[in-house]
Amino acid sequence: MLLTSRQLVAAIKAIHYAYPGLLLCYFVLALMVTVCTLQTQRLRVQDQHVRRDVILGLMFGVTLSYLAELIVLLIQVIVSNESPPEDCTVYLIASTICFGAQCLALTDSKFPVWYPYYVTWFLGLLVELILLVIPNVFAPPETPFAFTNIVIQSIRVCFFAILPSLYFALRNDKKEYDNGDAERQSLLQKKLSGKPGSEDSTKSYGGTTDTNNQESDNSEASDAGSEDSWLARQREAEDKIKKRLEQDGNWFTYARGFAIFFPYLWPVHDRTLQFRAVLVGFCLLASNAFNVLVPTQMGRMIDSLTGYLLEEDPTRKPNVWIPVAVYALLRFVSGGAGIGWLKKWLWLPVEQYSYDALSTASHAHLMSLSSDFHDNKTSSDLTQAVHGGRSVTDLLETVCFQVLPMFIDLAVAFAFLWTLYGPYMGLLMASTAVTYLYVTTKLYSRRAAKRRDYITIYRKEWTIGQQSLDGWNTASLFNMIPYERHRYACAVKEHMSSKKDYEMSSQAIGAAQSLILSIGLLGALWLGVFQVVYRAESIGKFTTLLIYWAQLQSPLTFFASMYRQISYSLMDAERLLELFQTKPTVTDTPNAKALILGKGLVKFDRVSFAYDERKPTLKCVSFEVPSGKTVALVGETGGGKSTILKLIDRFYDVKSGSISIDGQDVRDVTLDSLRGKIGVVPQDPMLFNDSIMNNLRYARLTATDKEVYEACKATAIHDKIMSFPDGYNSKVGDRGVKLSGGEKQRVAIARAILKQPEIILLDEATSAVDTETEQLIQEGFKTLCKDRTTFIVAHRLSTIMKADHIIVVMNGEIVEKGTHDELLHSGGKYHDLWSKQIFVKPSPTADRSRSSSPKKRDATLVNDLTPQRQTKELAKVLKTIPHDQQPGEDNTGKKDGKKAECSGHKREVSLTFE
Ligand SMILES: Nc1ncnc2c1ncn2[C@@H]1O[C@H](COP(=O)(O)OP(=O)(O)OP(=O)(O)O)[C@@H](O)[C@H]1O
Repeated sequence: MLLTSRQLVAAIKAIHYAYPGLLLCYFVLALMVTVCTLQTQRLRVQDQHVRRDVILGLMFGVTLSYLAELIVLLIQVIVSNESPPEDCTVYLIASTICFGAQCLALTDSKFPVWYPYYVTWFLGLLVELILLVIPNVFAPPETPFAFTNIVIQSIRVCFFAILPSLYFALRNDKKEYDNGDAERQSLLQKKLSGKPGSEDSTKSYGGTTDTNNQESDNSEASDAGSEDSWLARQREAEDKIKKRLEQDGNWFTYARGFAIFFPYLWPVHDRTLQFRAVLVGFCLLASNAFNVLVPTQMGRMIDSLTGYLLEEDPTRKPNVWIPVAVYALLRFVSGGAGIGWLKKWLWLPVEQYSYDALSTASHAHLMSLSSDFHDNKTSSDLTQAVHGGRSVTDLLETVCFQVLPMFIDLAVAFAFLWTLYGPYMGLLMASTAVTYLYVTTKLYSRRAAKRRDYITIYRKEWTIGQQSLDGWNTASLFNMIPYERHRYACAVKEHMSSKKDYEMSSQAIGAAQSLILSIGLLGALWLGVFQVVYRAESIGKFTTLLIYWAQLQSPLTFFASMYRQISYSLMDAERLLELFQTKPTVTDTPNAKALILGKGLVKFDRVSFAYDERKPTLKCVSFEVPSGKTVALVGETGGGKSTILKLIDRFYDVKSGSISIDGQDVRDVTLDSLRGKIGVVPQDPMLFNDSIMNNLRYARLTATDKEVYEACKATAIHDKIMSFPDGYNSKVGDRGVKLSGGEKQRVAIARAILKQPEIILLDEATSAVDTETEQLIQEGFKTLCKDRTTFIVAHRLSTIMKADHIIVVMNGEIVEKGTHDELLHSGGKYHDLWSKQIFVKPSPTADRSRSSSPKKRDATLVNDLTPQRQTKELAKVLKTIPHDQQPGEDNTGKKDGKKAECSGHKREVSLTFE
């Protein structure tokens, strides 16, 4: 005989203790690996015909068999009045938990990865065969209980044998992947789950209540169009995470993508901060230790008190003060004034380092990105991306200070309870924690749709309320106040109803969590009382249990909020990552030199450019502007005039051809030197929400007050500013809203004058000022533009005429160039535009329409000539026109009498040419 019966019993005992634990550990680890490496996607091909339902049934049978054996054991204990063998009970309870967990995991995954399961089946088959055969051979069964156990064990062995055979029989590597697979469809609902048919509040402005005609496609499109911006951003971030996850193939590589943040999160160059971070790690471990020490000391204190009361001999009475003092000390050290404070004190500089490093880096990066990036982002997107830094540090803190300590606490609790109160208590605690975490995760994911609905509807109510208040004027004009009231009332009702649903589901989750914790506590109390009453354990030990158990609830309840917190932080981190990975398209070349400006000769050589590859904006544009001359760009709206200016300033790089200044390609000089020499007045200038003085000084921070005043006088705004109550200290409001369009433009021109640039780009710089003011500004321009190469995009005849050269831009091409007189005589497009302007009767509304924003004006040329000048110009034009097409006769030969009318007017003409 190889084994003695004692050795055999010891071996069986070891199997009883080790088997379920090992099985569970393997299963959990393997499952984690499959989830993290996204194997579900890849292995599904070969597993698509495996009958998950049948396998689930068999595994459920296995779980029931352990439970049945446990029940039989309990009956046996009750009948025989003997205490149950501990190893056997542990084996049965732990196995039930282990296979129960597998059943739950299988129920949850529609397309599981099977190897975590079938390895446990093989192991189960082996161990169960050993447990069935060897003990029964050495000690043949005698009692009915033993026979029942053999039957149950045999059934279980059969299940274990069928499970892998079934799986491998159904598995087929040759089958093709089914593309119609439901799981390949988008995880995110296409449609926002707004309540169909919910009253008027869901309608957009101008919508009708008639839903019969609406095609489902249309409604989907409109739903997508009206998707709340916040939810849309969430969805985009989720999509990005999903996409990157699929590209990377697993969570580990995905997480490695965030390595870019490492130098910002970890103080790589600061040893003191690193040391502090390491000490924080020790503090966390100490906190975990205190979580055990404090309740244990409480138990000792109670025991010393009970000992003191029970001990009759005064000389042998225990000292009750020492345990109390130790307890008080432990409470102090473990509390907010002890380790909590120390942890915060140590961590704060590290935290500030990361916030500082991430925020400044993301802001600097954003500022370094080019126009193409900034054109496509809203300001809220940008601000959010910068503040993503906060989320990344939050994410790190959540993981390091909450998630990891929580798992350490749970592991310590399991070991602590097992050693102090026996395996049942450890298993009870583990099953309570696992059930709690599982149920919470499930219920939260089920509630996610309700939450999304609730947020959508809540924000819809807010938007409707806001829009109706903003649009009060329009609503009053159209007598729609009752309609708006009704619309808002419906939105509030809808909000309340969805809030009720959402809150009830939150309550249900809270109730389920509290039920699980209460049941766990009940079990712990029962076991504790049992030990005190039947095993003569001390009251102190029972107290320790009570306190420790209560303490365990807080990491568990924290878990509920952790998931959402982490997923939000992850989304922000994803946005920040995207930002960091975006590279500027316009940068200095490695050999870039500073621009050396001579006289400022600007040359466009076959320049082509497109904002969008599909639609060319400039096509082979070539021209040369001699040094110190002024060139006016005219032409139809959207023709590409402003784009030409943006290319000179290198807001974008040309797609082909080149732009040079004094023979130096703008791409070969440093951006800094280029932009330092160019002064721009854009179409719609932006002012900072600061004083006028600070806005003006933005061009040259060292400018004196006198220089600022001179610049403002040159643009005829000085007196106006002085008439404001706070003069130059008046705040201009957000983006300069407190100034009129004309005032804003004049401040912007003064700002450009103050910069004293060598090359000047004026993009409709005076479009929003009246004719008289424009005349005054022109005087200012004389000083600004004298001997400087100047580009002017303008619509006013007077401005264009003063230019040395005129370039006519149509549909991204230069159709004509030359001086005013040359172009008039050539009889081309410029002549056409010009003659139409001169002959047309002024529109009485021209003045009014022009005085608003430059964007609202839709004229190619604006006639602002004085009557005398106009008569002179008219004479010039008439010379170039054949007699039969002269004004007084239109093209069809009819007399229209415009000639007589046009010479006498002084007002401007607003007209769009076909
Ligand atoms: N940032 C941008 N992204 C994409 N397309 C743009 C961008 N800016 C301008 N465009 C497009 O490029 C074309 C030329 O625009 P540009 O502003 O140069 O015209 P413009 O001649 O200055 O017109 P206007 O006289 O109305 O200011 C237009 O069709 C416009 O829609």
